[in-house]
Amino acid sequence: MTETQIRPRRSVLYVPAVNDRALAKIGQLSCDAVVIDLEDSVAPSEKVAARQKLAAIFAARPQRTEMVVRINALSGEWGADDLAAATACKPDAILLPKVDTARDVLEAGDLLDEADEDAAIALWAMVETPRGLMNSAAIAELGRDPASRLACFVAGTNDLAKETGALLTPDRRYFLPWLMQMVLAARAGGLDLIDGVYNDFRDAEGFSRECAEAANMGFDGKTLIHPAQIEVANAAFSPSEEALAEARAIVGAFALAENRDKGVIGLAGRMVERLHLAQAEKLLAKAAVIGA
Ligand SMILES: CC(C)(COP(=O)(O)OP(=O)(O)OC[C@H]1O[C@@H](n2cnc3c(N)ncnc32)[C@H](O)[C@@H]1OP(=O)(O)O)[C@@H](O)C(=O)NCCC(=O)NCCSC(=O)C[C@H](O)C(=O)O
Ligand SMILES: [Mg+2]
Repeated sequence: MTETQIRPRRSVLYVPAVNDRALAKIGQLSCDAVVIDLEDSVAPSEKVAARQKLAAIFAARPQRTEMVVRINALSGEWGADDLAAATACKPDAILLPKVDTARDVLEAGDLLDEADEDAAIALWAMVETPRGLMNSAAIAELGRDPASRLACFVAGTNDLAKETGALLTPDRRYFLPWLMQMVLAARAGGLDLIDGVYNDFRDAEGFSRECAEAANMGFDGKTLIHPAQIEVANAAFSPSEEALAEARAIVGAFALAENRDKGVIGLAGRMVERLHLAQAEKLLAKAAVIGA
């Protein structure tokens, strides 16, 4: 993967479209992406007003932050109007909530194709319903066809807890198999994958632990609800100094004349193959983008 194809999504902050004080902060925040939320953080009585605010929000959008709009479900009374209003603002992506099947994504794509002919707007899908999780492999498969626009999965652990009855404990023990299922499906479809939110935003220690766990599980980043969570997420999903040093050593070792034609070498007592070289190069490219 080249540096131009890498888009860091370590910290993805939800901002309710109706919270003016929070919206005013977006430009000063160091999160990689912002999701302007029209869905669960907006009360039914405010849905129309929230949608009407999108144009002003995007008129003041910060250039370096990826800007996403989470619309209401297309099957409900607000979804289609949300999609039209969001499309007019030309966000980087539209986040679809409560995706149950691949058809849900295809329908959104069909609507987008009419208004966004150059396909500049990507689709992100929340995995947060039992059906969505069961169908996650088929949904992710769409990512292999660029025409589908699907670029990213976002875990919705609160809705999954609500829909399944499984308890969202601090160690997420009942959710770990489902989260790993999402990792597998997303990677099979070539999608990015963002972990769910950590509700207890004053618990910095617990949040830090959960970020480290998600990074180890293979997630690209975490969805956030509060600015205090941004720096922790950025650090947790950035390559560590140790990992960078190892990656440089692998690249350096394969660049040596005696190793140039080898498939496997020994390095500091460990077997290193060309697949590790590819991993190392990807990590260094990601670090370069983050550094920039
Ligand atoms: C959770 C909150 C309601 C807490 O808000 P508040 O009590 O105002 O917090 P603070 O006083 O600590 O705030 C300090 C300042 O930071 C600003 N702030 C707070 N949150 C945000 C934010 N998200 N983005 C930008 N700025 C923010 C406050 O305005 C304060 O500044 P000032 O006003 O100048 O003093 C609140 O944090 C919040 O609403 N968070 C987002 C909630 C949300 O979007 N929920 C929906 C997404 S999560 C979800 O749906 C999960 C998923 O679907 C699933 O199923 O799991
Ligand atoms: Mg949800």
